[in-house]
Amino acid sequence: MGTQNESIAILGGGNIGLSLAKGLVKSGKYEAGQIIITRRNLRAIAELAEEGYQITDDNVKAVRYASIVVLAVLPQQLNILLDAIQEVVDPAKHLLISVASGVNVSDITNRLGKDVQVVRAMPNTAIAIQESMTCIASQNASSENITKVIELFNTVGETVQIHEELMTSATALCACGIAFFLRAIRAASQGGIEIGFHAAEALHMAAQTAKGAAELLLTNKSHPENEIDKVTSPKGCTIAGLNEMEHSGFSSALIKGIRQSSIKAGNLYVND
Ligand SMILES: NC(=O)C1=CN([C@@H]2O[C@H](COP(=O)(O)OP(=O)(O)OC[C@H]3O[C@@H](n4cnc5c(N)ncnc54)[C@H](O)[C@@H]3O)[C@@H](O)[C@H]2O)C=CC1
Ligand SMILES: O=C(O)[C@@H]1CCC=N1
Repeated sequence: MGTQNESIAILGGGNIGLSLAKGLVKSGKYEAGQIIITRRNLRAIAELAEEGYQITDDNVKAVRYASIVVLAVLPQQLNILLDAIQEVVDPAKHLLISVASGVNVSDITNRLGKDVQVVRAMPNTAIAIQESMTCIASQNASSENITKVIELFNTVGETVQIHEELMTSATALCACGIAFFLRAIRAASQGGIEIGFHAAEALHMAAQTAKGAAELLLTNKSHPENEIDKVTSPKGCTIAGLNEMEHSGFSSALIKGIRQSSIKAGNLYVND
């Protein structure tokens, strides 16, 4: 693929930055040596150097080295980072990828004062095992560069291209969403413990069951209710359990949580 020989700088080696780096290398399409990761506290990522990644606390050096620059700091840390790299960002050389929630392409180009191409990407932490659902959007990037970013994130999961105004919604549904499903699995395992299983086996059974449910939808391209109809025997125990959950607000809680996350995602960045 086209990006294979390109160098990538990941500015902000935290949860998502490191997950991205590891996923790219695990995919076999990139070598650790092609990736330079920055973090203010270098000791926190020292072990990555032993795995062959380049590490530094110098964002300017990392930007100079790479052609693809991933902005992976918190929204509230972004302006300081952009100010630090402003001089060395070169629109003729660099393609910026921002994973920062709630930060528009125009926020970044305005802060830099440069018409550099920016593609926003909203992955989730399953990127570390190449199972991310990543949403991609841009206002100013060429279709060639958008394709380049889609190909990059296709190595670590699935991608969909969306309009930029839907990025906060994508954040809630997919990036935050992984936490929502994990909490649902944890709750299921707690129920499993109460009805007789040891904690570890209950968690394994719940996780594999959740994986099966997701795979049914993805493989059959079916609607959840179609699959649910196959489980709920008349007067059976599944419908009894499901209805009990709905009486307690199961669907409503998820819908309200996703809506709340989406509102919050839109308010994370303050352009001071
Ligand atoms: N955690 C997740 O699942 C997802 C996070 N995001 C977005 O990714 C971004 C990062 O989020 P997380 O990884 O969760 O946060 P994090 O706090 O784990 O990572 C941010 C890292 O950047 C480092 N950092 C801050 N300023 C820096 C600077 N000037 N130079 C170098 N390193 C610096 C911090 O020390 C930290 O290690 C956020 O904007 C978030 O909205 C997007 C999708 C999913
Ligand atoms: O919780 C957050 O703000 C970040 C963005 C999406 C996932 N984690």
